[in-house]
Amino acid sequence: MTHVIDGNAVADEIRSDLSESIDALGDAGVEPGLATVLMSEDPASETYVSMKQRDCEEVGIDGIHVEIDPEAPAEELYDTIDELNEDPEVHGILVQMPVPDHVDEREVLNRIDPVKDVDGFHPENVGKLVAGHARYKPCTPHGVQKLLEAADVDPEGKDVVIVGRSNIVGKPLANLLIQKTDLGNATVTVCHSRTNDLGAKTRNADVVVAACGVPQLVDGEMLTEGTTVIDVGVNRVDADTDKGYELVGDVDFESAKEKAGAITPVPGGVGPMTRAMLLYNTVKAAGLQKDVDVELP
Ligand SMILES: Nc1nc2c(c(=O)[nH]1)N[C@@H](CN(C=O)c1ccc(C(=O)N[C@@H](CCC(=O)O)C(=O)O)cc1)CN2
Repeated sequence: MTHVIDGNAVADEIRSDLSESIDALGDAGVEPGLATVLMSEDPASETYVSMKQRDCEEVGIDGIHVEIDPEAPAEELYDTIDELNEDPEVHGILVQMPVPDHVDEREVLNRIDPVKDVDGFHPENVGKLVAGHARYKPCTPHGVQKLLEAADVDPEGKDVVIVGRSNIVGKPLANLLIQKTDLGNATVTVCHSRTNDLGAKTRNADVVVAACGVPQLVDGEMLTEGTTVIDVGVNRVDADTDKGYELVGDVDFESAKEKAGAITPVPGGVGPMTRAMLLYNTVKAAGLQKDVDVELP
């Protein structure tokens, strides 16, 4: 029987453990604060940010939300980041991606104080991660590691194929999985749109992580019996539903489930874990900035 990995349940457990860390911070007089910044009218981005704010409320993190008109000059976003960097009540800053075309994404990432960069996207944090001593693991890759752990899939010695080479998921996940640490020690192949014969690569994998943003690209024909399949994609495709769309992953769930040993669904797989690990990084950030030792799940 294929194990359908319940990301909502794993995320719930992490949130519940984090509540204890937040209580411990409270005993030391610290209330963790997370600022989310949205400069977009993209409905998916709006949904993610409001879910992140709701998560903060649920666990006792002080959530601050800033919205910037997507037509406003880029300087408005840069100035907002400068102000949040200076605010002692804000321990974590997240600028929801993507930002509008007229905004320089690299300037945004470089501008966030690296100690408040709970996405782990600042070059200083990327460097630390690649060197093997991450300050903040990026939320989605960290969430993928936690899902593997929850499914009892130890990456050590396994062949992992990651489909997608983004800065947010593919590249940091590959780096985490090759490290000489728990939930690492894997042999990783990173595939992308120019990879020849993708199916030949995925059929050789023990673990396939689909993170390419192409709806249902990976199907059962591309998998070997027993493979662990982690689907990072959350794509809105037109459908005859109340909302006018349905969510599908980068994996064709029905055919992949026939072959997989374990598989994450969409929704309810990696997405909730991305949000849970953001809370984790915010708690870690508050501890680091206020010099309080916090136990993390
Ligand atoms: N600054 C950042 N921007 C973005 C990141 C990021 O890590 N940092 N990642 C992606 C997507 N993302 C985060 O914002 C994200 C994706 C999905 C979910 C989620 O909870 N999905 C739910 C379904 C939600 C729905 O109903 O639409 C699920 O899969 O069950 C949360 C966050 C983009 N930008």
